[in-house]
Amino acid sequence: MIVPTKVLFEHAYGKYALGAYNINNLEQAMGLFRGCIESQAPFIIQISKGARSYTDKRMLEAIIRAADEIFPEALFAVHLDHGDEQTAYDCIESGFYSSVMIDASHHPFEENVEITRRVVEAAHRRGISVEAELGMLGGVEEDVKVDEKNACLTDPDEAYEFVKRTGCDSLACAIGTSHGAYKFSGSQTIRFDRLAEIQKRLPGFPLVMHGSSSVPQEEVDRINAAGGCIKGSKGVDPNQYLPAAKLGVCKINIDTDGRLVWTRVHREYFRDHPAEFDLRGPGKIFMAEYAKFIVSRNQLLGSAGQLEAARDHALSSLAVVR
Ligand SMILES: O=C(CO)COP(=O)(O)O
Ligand SMILES: O=C[C@H](O)COP(=O)(O)O
Ligand SMILES: [Zn+2]
Ligand SMILES: [Zn+2]
Repeated sequence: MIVPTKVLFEHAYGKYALGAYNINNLEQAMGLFRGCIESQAPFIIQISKGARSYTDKRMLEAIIRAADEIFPEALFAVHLDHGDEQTAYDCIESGFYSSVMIDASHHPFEENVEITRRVVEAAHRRGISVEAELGMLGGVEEDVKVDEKNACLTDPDEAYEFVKRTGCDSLACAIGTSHGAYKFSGSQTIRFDRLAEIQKRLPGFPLVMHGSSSVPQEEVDRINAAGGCIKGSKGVDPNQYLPAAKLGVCKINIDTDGRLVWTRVHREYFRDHPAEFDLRGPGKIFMAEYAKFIVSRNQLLGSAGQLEAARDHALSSLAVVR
């Protein structure tokens, strides 16, 4: 059942985080649904702009609607990941999305406020919630001075002002992570000090952590042993997901790790079966391996085992709305 993102956040806040997993194709969708049912977890499906144009946005919508029928037990929200203004309006009008992200964080503060406020107005008219972003992810692995590095992190006072002025429903904060497989160097890690300050300014307000893949070393080693070349990569310690959730992070975005599972499965499969050319062979292994990965992540996020309680909460809050 597709539910509003807001009701999932209400249930999770301060206790656990929802895994927000990106999908591009049906194999990822099958692995994701299987893993979430097996671990009895509510979840969020994310669709990026790139995923919408990889085949056709209608193809992904049809895959998700079919998965909803195949897995009637599933409880999830559908979310636009890193939207621009036009894509956000398109998703809001479609009636399919539970929530959209407007990522105007690369604009100056005042412009970010204006753009986000316009999207919030359009979304709220249709009962859809909005994730916005403040601060700048990425760059932490580059050789920048401490001061410059700090300047990229979300400022807690600005976060407070931004949320009040835009009316957004959740906020993606820059707390040291970045997208992709190369997040940290040396002893760098999530900036829990900054996260705690943001939560103090915005108590009870849902925060979002992007760039949360853990880039498992074992996965990287297997890819490299099967002909890949992913060197010096480093991700987030997945044992830090739950401590982040306790500080108000309701949604933890994981995409890169799923791509690594796909790469490992396919590289190993074709290395070990050089005469094969049937896509269903590695496809089946990928779906099973991705489901296993999803189970492990939901356990670390604390969302595993929350399905029935989250469903009860969703049904009672939807009944109130009606
Ligand atoms: O933030 C993300 C999607 O919005 C994904 O982050 P990763 O690159 O760490 O998987
Ligand atoms: O944050 C980015 C996500 O990992 C989505 O990536 P993408 O834009 O390549 O689909
Ligand atoms: Zn951004
Ligand atoms: Zn992101």
